[in-house]
Amino acid sequence: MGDEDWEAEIIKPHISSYVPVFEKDRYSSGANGDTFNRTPASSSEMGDGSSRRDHFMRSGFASGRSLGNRDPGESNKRENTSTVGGFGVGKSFGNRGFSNNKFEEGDSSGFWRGYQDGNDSEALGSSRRGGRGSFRGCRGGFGRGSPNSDYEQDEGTQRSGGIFGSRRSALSGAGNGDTFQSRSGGGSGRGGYKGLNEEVITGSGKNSWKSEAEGGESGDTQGPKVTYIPPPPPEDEDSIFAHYQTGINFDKYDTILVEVSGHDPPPAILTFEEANLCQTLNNNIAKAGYTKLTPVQKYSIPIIQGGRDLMACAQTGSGKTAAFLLPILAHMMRDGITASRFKELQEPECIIVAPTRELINQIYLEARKFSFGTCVRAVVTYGGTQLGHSIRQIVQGCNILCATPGRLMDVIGKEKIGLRQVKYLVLDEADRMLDMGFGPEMKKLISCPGMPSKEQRQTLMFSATFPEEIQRLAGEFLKSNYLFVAVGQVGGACRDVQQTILQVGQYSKREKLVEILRNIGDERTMVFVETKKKADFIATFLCQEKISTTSIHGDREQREREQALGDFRCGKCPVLVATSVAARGLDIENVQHVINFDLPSTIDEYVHRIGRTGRCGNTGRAISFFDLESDSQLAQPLVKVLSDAQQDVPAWLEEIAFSTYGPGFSGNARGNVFASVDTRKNYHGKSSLNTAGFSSTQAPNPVDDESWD
Ligand SMILES: Nc1ncnc2c1ncn2[C@@H]1O[C@H](COP(=O)(O)OP(=O)(O)OP(=O)(O)O)[C@@H](O)[C@H]1O
Repeated sequence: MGDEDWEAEIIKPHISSYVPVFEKDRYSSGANGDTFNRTPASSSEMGDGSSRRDHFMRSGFASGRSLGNRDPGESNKRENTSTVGGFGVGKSFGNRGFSNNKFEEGDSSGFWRGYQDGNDSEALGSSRRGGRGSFRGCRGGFGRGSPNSDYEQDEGTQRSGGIFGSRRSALSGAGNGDTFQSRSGGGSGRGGYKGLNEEVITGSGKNSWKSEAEGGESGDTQGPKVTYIPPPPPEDEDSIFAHYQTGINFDKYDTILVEVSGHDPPPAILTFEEANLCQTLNNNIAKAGYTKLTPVQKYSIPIIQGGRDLMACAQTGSGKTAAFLLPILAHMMRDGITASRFKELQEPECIIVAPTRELINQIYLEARKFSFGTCVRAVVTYGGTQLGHSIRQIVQGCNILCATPGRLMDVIGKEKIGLRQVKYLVLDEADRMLDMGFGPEMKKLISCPGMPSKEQRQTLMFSATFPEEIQRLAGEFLKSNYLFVAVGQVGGACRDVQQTILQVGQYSKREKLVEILRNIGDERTMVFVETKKKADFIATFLCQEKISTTSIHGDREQREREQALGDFRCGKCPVLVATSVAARGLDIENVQHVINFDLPSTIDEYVHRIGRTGRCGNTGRAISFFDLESDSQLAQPLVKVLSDAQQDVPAWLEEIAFSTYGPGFSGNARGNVFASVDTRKNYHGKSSLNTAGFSSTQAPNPVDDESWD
């Protein structure tokens, strides 16, 4: 197959209407079938659906030779002959890559090689459209608003009004085509705004995951109607407070060194009682199974309660969400904040942003849990869902708005959200929110009319990784005397994850993966790959190997993504193949293994990915395939992450690390190193202490802060 053929394939819209072998057809009987207008007769849906299926059949399973040799009319023929949701059923591909439910290695390797030959770029930007992706789609609420709302219509047709009418053009740059960088591209293509109601995307070399973050609409005029309304989350108390157990290493958190820098930090607290929270909140905390604070909570809660801005860095799975939610809610409850229904303009006291739909929804569920039984109301909104639905939720009362950036700007633009009352602005995964993908959107947010200045609001940033340059950018958002809390090594991996790096070449990866998964059995495993296309390919391959698998990535429909995560969570599909869209923040019980089928381009990304296991004191395992041909640039930071986390470092990896860059290499490529401390070098005072918590050293006068800005 020539590259051109492959390219011709790859730019086709919609590649991933993929339902694994062991899943039922969900299109016809989705949980939310009554609200999801997947009308087969609709030209956009039908056309899209058929081309996706066609495309998938061509690209995912066909031999290299056959790719790209179809005439466009074939998609219709195939639509007529293949059942919706039939992907992964071997028979569907009998005359392509599959025969009688078997994967034809010979043919597929042709494809595989073509795929690997520099053509696995996700250069799909221009052809993407909306309506994709969300986890569970759980929405809370006090019921639905009027179904006759103006906002029932396609989000794509609602763009003209509002104060951000020109947002897209301002941000779209050269369009989306340059935002999906090939793994081998190594470019620094700056992304544009991805499209309607979606987060900003960008690409930087192999770091094409940025485009994955939302998988969304392709523009005002191109995208089909976004009608998806996710089912509301369960309202019963047991479901709201469902949680998993802390692990055997939970108490070891106390031994981690914590460094607080900045002027005059308040002392850490040691217990929930010391936080002096109101009774309802304490009850909710108890019902959530929390009995003991994690280190990031011990330090962050009093800092936030003290009205200080905060940048907090703590390892994956160590309770950062509650670290910001609890003090914010405590404050709101103490002030007697009450949601006010049916106000056309809602003015939340707190805005929380996160980079992916799944993550923001998870944060919302946590906020709903901790505010249970109070008058404080949290609402979530994110792209790929019907804007009208979001607005109906918002107008019923909104004290805490959890949103992805693109959708947040939309609801502000629609003048449904006013910013004047904002006391708290929280950036979860803050390094991601400030990088060149989301940074412009965040800057817009803080300059929106009505948004209190940084002096007037409290800005809180949390992540497990904080590259130095991002810390510097953060200064624009934070008061100069913000505090920096570092729990353990900034950007370090969670020590409860046992990390293994295996040298595996491209062409041996699938075999190795199957071998590992067969040994693992039914234990929940996330398999990370670099591209959306490969996610589908590997997921289907595993299904053919009778390993029950599903997949999540930015090109899957939102309904499909929800279904995939649901099936993974409940164990129905114990293997989830994912792109980096699932790398950050997701807190899924019992994920015992993470496999990096492809290593990511940055070490930060690696840290987040493996952090999907080993959470909250539980142990986990991460196995990464290191391909000498493509992963050498990661050798040195990997060695550092492994040794910092007290993991075995393979001799061969050490050798590569030092032969590639030499011992003096300090790694100044973006993401290849992580900051070890607060980058405000002017601080002389710092504290290093363990989380049993004793007072920290005084920092110098905050005036010193100005000099690093
Ligand atoms: N004090 C606590 N006691 C018991 N469980 C806790 C406590 N704090 C948090 N948890 C639980 O630990 C899990 C991980 O928390 P959370 O998702 O907030 O981690 P995180 O630090 O934000 O991780 P990531 O960096 O991956 O986003 C969640 O299931 C949460 O409910």
